[in-house]
Amino acid sequence: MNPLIELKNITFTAHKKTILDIQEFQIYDGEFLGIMGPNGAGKSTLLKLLAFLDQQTSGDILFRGQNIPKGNAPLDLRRKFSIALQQSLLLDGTVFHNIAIGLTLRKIPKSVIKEKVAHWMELFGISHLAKKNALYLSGGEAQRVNLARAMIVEPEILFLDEPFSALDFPTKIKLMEDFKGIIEKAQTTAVFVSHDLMEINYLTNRLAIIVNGEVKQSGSTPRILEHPNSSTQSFLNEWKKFYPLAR
Ligand SMILES: Nc1ncnc2c1ncn2[C@@H]1O[C@H](COP(=O)(O)OP(=O)(O)OP(=O)(O)O)[C@@H](O)[C@H]1O
Repeated sequence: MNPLIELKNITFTAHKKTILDIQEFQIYDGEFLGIMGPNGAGKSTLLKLLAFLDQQTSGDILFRGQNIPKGNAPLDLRRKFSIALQQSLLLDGTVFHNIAIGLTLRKIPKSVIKEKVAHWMELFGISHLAKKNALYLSGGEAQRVNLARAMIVEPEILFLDEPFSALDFPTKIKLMEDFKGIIEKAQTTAVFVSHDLMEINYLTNRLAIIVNGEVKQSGSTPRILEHPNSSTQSFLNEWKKFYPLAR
């Protein structure tokens, strides 16, 4: 299988401290990749490098086999990506306007935008909110708008940095269920940073565990959770004490 994104000998250094040091890492078409690890391990930094939102100190990042010059990812490449963060960062305007924004920026005709926004609002169960100001939504509603806004541009990769972590349990479960169905149908490649083993176990099919800026283990999610290696077991076993590994 050819990788969509490939990292080769990547380091990221800040204030003389090495935050990431990754010799080889790949993201494959159609996978739902989880990135997990302790606080400060470098997960969000890795996500930012993969999405070309920040630049590596050294090493190469390839997109579909093509080396992307450091700090120079072209706009048409960055537009293949979407990102959804824990804070939904919605704009002061209607839900419709917020979801439409990526298409508006791409100068898509208004009639098409209307149709697509209606479609994605329906998928995320938020059609009734179309005219509501996005700043006055509940956390769960805001995250649905955030994810619909990210998905409407039909990204080649969707990057997710803890989008569910601030939600109460029932809201989280319902959104994750809906989201899983949506993303599986769309067959979008996703990279998902999370602290939460339940979220990772439910959503992802491959998992990378980062500790101290290094990928200490990667592979199929169930396999890693069942067989942590000597570098990841102390982190994963703490989680497993509290979370039964049933899908
Ligand atoms: N630009 C930067 N300048 C200085 N330090 C940075 C920079 N970016 C990240 N760091 C540091 O690098 C380390 C890794 O940060 P990062 O946010 O990637 O970790 P994380 O695994 O996502 O953490 P958390 O689980 O707490 O969100 C932290 O110690 C952070 O303070």
